[in-house]
Amino acid sequence: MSSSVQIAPSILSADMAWLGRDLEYVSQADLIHFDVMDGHFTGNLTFGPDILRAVKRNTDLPLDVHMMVSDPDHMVEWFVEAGADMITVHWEASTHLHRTISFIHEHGVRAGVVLNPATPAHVLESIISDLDMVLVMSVNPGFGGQRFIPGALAKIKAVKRLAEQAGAAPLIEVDGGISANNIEEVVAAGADVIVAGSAIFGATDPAAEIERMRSLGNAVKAGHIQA
Ligand SMILES: O=C(CO)[C@H](O)[C@H](O)COP(=O)(O)O
Repeated sequence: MSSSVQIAPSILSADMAWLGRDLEYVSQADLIHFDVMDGHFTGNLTFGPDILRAVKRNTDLPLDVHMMVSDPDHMVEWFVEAGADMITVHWEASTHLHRTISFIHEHGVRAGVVLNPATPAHVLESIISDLDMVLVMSVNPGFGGQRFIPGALAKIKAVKRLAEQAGAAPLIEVDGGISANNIEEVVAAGADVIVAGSAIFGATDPAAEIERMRSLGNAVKAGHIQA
C-alpha cells in the first residue's frame, strides 16, 4: 500500500447556518464531500448547484460531489458548471453510465461511480478502466450518523481486485459510519479516501479529529498497524 489516506468531511453534517465557519474548521482536510440528494433516490433533500458555488467561494479544497439522485445523466451538467472537481454517480441510477462518465471527463472533471451496499463490485467490470474513483457506500444513502455496514469491507477488497485485474487504479472512497474507531479496518481493506460527516463535525475540534483519523489511516497504509 502506498500514498496517504485522504479525509473528506461530508458537509451533510455541518451546521448549515454556519457553513462558512464549518468549512474553515475543516480546511486541513483533503477534499470536501458534497452530498446531492433529490428526495426521490434518497428519502432526503439537500444541496443544489448554487450551494456548491457558495462552498467553492469559501474553501480552496477540491469539491467531491456525490450525486444521490434518480436522474444523474440529466443533472451532472449543473454541478460541472458550478465548479465540481470530482463527480460520482450511482450505478443504480444511471441509465447511460458510460455516456455520463465521458461527459464529465470531457468537461475536465474527474469522474467516479458509487455502489450501494447491496450492489456487487462486479457490475463495474466494463467501466472500471474509465474511472478516477469508485465510491463504496458503507451505509444506505440518505442520512448522516448511520452505522457502518461491515459487508463494505469485502466490497472494498473486491473493487480493488477488479481494478487490478483491469490494470486500472481508481481511488477507492468509502462513505458512511466511519470514525477514528473503525478507520483502520477500512483503510486496511483498501480505502484511499475516507468520507466522514458526524465523526468530524460532531467532534469538539474538527481539525484535530481530521488529523487523528488521517494519522490512524496512514499508519495502516505504511504497514505500522495490522488492523
Ligand atoms: O452520503 C452520505 C449519506 O448518504 C454521507 O456522506 C455519509 O453518511 C457521511 O455521514 P456519516 O459519516 O455521519 O455516516
